[in-house]
Amino acid sequence: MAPRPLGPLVLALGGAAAVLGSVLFILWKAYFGRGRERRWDRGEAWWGAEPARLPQWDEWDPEDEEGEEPTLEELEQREVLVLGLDGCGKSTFLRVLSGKTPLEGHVPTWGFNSVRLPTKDFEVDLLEIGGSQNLRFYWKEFVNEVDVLVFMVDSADRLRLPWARQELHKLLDKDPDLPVVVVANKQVSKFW
Ligand SMILES: Nc1nc2c(ncn2[C@@H]2O[C@H](COP(=O)(O)OP(=O)(O)OP(=O)(O)O)[C@@H](O)[C@H]2O)c(=O)[nH]1
Ligand SMILES: [Mg+2]
Repeated sequence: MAPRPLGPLVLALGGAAAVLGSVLFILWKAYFGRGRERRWDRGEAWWGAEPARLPQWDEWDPEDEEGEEPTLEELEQREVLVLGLDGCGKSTFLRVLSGKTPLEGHVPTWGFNSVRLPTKDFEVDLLEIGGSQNLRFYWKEFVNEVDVLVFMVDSADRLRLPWARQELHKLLDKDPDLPVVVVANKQVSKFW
């Protein structure tokens, strides 16, 4: 039997998915600009560096630090990708980190969400890509562009834990050297 031709709906959906993927990738490039590999050697990576020695409490004088604040332009950036199945709490995590009130209920992210957090020596850009099934397809396109992956899991959603694990393994297959932090979220009722 001859194969059935693809219906117009399937073609339209395929086209829409391809366009969405390209738009996400272009926005990512426009937002962050540079790739991870081009920014520094692995040997010099910030997470492998010696931790700075913190001053003892009685040595610390806030006046010593006056005038030493780097300007925004001098700050380096670290890029963190925040992924996890839909509803695990990624957007809530980003909102709480940036001091905003979490939204009521689950408002799915239909693209990406980002937050820039300044620290003393550098800025951290956190980027969430929505966890719905059609967006998961694009996750792997971003793992090579970031410094760290935060993979969030809804600890209360036991049924979908194997799916979450499978998705994480797919990402690690794409970049086995990527530093990963797995966050077991929703261990408490709402904390805000
Ligand atoms: N109990 C509890 N609920 C949480 C916690 N974090 C998030 N939630 C709730 O989980 C639901 C989904 O949260 P979101 O932050 O929208 O989930 P998401 O991972 O961004 O989902 P997608 O954008 O669809 O991928 C919301 O109703 C949140 O209020 C938590 O630590 N504990
Ligand atoms: Mg979200």
